[in-house]
Amino acid sequence: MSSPTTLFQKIWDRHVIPRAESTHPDLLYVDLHLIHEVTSPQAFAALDARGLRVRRPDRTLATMDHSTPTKAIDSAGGWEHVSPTVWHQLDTLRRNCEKHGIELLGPGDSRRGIVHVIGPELGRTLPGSTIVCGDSHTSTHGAFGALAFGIGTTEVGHVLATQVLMQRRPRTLRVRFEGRPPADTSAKDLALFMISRLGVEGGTGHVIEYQGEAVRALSMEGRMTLCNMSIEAGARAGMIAPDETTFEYLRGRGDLPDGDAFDLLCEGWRALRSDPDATFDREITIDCRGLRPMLTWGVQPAQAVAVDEPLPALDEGNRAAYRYARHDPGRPLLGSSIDVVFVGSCTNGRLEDLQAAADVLRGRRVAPSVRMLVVPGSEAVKREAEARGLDRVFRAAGAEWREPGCSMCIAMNGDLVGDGQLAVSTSNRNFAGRQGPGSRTLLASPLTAAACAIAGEVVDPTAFLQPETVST
Ligand SMILES: CC(C)[C@H](C(=O)O)[C@@H](O)C(=O)O
Ligand code: SF4
Repeated sequence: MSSPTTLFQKIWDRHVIPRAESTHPDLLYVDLHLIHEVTSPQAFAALDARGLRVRRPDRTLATMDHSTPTKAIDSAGGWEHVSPTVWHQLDTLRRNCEKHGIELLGPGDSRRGIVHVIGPELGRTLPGSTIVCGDSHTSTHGAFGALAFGIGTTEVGHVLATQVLMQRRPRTLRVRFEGRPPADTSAKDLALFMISRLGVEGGTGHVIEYQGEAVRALSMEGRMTLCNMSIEAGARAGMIAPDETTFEYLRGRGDLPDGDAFDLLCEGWRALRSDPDATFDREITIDCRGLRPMLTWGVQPAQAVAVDEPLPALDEGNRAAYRYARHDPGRPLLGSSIDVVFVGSCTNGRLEDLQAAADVLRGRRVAPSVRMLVVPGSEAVKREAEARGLDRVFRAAGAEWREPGCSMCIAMNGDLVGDGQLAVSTSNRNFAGRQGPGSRTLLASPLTAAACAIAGEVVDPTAFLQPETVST
């Protein structure tokens, strides 16, 4: 009998290209290569310089997301009003895709969106596959039981030219989330709590597999949020074994077959799980029963506390973070007044996230001192949210409802938090100046973000849950 293997090993072994000499690193076949406007231009230029063609345009999919404006597109259906630099970046991607026959979801395309939101939506992110992108949050796709990770621009060039990638085999880390988390918490809180325990380098060199009752209970949206944040613990990737929740999400999407043919696919996907006796290089278990809504206070995602928990005492390790973040050591964040609330990004810009924020905002108003921006992760999310009337809830509450894109998560598209302002943001990074020069960020869940928007300060969102949102 063959020895027990982890989900990661199964996928890795199926994608390693056999070679006569067994010198490492391995050569890994890439099933899907996602590209966007920021990290692809130099890679295409390298191809051009050597007169190479893209090896598998049919396994490459491009979108525009990072630098695209989120104000309504102009009457011509384009983005002609963007700055010359942004226009050049977008136009370069358009020309590269045209030249190499790569499908591009550009301005006006009803399937466009943030690269990590569209892959799953279009049924391109599949269990058991290998997915890469010149973007660190590619780990998001691991929610489907795919091995998905970010690569550098040089590697983007390698994959474009060869469809394979040289990779050292990472180690494995199992994170078990035991018990059911409370109704005022979500996948974002699980992720922030885990990172606060692991540290921003705790997962370095590892692929995390998430297991446990709380993970099985998550929707695909929640699983994507959790896998998305894996990289913020330093991990190479995060993954979750596919199950009926995964299959139901995928049914009917994109070019996937239906009926018996789809069931047959699912049968194969059911084998994608770690064997019960498989060993991981490391393991941790997190009890979710006492989980509280989490917020970051510093300049790393690991600097996170429960909403009512006192911040850590000042020490050498956090002095720089305190100098930038300007919070009081030893006191909770509760009551800190905020200026901006951002709901969106590849972490929390999907329908379930917007629904959670809307459920809190329905019939209420955003505090007059707060600017709130709600940005759907894709055109599809925008359509579905509007079909549910969520845009009207946001607008009635005084929030801005925008076009899809990375928006305030990265502040390279015109949406930014002002100098010195404090934002509660559903994105994934809180580095100094991440959301704009001098901006300060508190990362949180959509529920917490919406509650803070109403209060104009950091609040415990529990009191803001409307009756219909309390799950039993
Ligand atoms: C632009 C890209 C290289 C970057 C990443 O890789 O993560 C961005 O998406 C981010 O979130 O900072
Ligand atoms: S939403 Fe933010 S984290 Fe996600 S891909 Fe865009 S910039 Fe990166």
